[in-house]
Amino acid sequence: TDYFSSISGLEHLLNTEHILLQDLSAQVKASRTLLQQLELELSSIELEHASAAGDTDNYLTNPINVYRLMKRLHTDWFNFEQRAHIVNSQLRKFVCRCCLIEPSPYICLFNIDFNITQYHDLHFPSQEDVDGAALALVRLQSTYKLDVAQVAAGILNGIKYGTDMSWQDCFVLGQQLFELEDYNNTKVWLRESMERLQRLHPQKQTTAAPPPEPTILNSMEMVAKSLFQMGDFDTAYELSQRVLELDPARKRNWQPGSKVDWPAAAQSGRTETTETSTQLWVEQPKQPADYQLSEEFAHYEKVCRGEVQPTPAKQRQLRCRYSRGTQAFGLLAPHKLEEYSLEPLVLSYHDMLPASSLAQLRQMATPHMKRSTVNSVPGAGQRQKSAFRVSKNAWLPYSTHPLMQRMLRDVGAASGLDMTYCEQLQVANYGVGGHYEPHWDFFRNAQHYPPEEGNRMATAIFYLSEVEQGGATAFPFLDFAVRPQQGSVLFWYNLHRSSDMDFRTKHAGCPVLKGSKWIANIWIHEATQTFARPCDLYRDNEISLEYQTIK
Ligand SMILES: O=C(O)CCC(=O)C(=O)O
Ligand SMILES: [Fe+2]
Repeated sequence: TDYFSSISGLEHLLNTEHILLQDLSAQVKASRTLLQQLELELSSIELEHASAAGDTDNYLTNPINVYRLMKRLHTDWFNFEQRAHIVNSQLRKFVCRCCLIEPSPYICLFNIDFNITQYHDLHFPSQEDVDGAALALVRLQSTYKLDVAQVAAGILNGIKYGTDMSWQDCFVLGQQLFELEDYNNTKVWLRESMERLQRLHPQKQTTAAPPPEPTILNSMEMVAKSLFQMGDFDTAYELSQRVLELDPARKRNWQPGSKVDWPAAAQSGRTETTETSTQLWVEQPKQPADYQLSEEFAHYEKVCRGEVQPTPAKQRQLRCRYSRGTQAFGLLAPHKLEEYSLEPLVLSYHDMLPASSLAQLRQMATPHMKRSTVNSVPGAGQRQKSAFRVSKNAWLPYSTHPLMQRMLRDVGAASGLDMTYCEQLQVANYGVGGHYEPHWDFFRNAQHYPPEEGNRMATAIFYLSEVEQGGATAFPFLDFAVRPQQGSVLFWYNLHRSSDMDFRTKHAGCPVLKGSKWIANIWIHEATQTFARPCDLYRDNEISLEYQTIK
């Protein structure tokens, strides 16, 4: 049929144009809204990225920034990409329709997908990374008793380090903690997210800020339902109210009579246990490991916060002095020694390495760093990653560099110990939130060390960096924590003179609140110390047995 020969057929053409116009203008409008939203979000990330690029070291040593960077690259970026694809395909639909009618020899621009895999050397954080960053943030929150509103505002212990977290950041963190079964922290972060949202949209549907994206509303609904099922009606109710304020049409998702009858149920009989909710109560929140709930752990956290000190009588006995050590070299260059405890002996030698050597050591270790491990089951001999110890480390043989030989020699000269049987130098780096929970350095199982070398008699920790906040080495049974001072060496005996384990030496690396902590450990074994630290004639270990509380 032709259209030019009569008027009647032309009406069909007009009608076709009408439908196409409607269709395309709807697509363009939808795409424009999406693009505007994307543009807005991208420009805020651009701002953040520019501030990070201006001072990378400072940016990456802030736990809030680290969490947000992980979230952006893990969660947000793929969300952006998906939305960019939607815009892309909406427009392509139109162009390709033309191509279908009349195949065109031109390459359609919209056919080129945005595909990140075309770039090389891109690194993306895994789910484990994002979870690790979230757990680090809540670890810091609980160890240093940080106020959530302050953390969300980028403030750590009164110092404002960075930009605020958005309500979505707080929400995603809350959602993540829910999935990690940390329900107490879920609650505080969801509440913070709602407060921030409230500030952004003070009343129902104010137009000041763009409405949230449907995917985040879906997540909010999902979390609200799960919270309801877990019995946290207050948070669930508040969250659902926020969803309804933002998008009243979602009321349809909450019709009475559905499997979980709410929010009516939440409003009226909050303590009522209907048949459905009783069934849903089966899933009990997991409790954190017993040790984290113990009094000992609470005390350790206090020591990390600097809230406890040794008794004045003990403090009066402590000295800062010059020590000549045991070798002639000490006469010319005595060591600056600071005592923290006499029984058991814990002390620092200051200024043992210049800043240039510290940087050199960090650099040498960096390519070899791997996630630190701990013994999975005592005695099993297997090692695995653990939330108990979050850091990376590298083992370096002393023969690698004269600098390491010098470290070995200097610790020997200062302490008077024989350095024949030392483990390789262990360089470790803790990122923000990184820590090492209270532990002993000696092996309790004799199978873990070669009999001819003996147990770990002494520990020497070189501090290879300062830490802006947190990251002290804490001795919870001795009531003090040592702040890392670069170039200093912290030294103590892990064993009594009788070779028995000294349980008072339990110690920990407190979580790093702001900064990056680098240390190098030398563990000195007991076999060749006969003359350097002779045994006592009697066993002197009874005094420390009572500290062997946690097996
Ligand atoms: O990081 C610290 O301060 C302590 C490290 C430690 O105890 C260890 O590596 O065994
Ligand atoms: Fe240790």
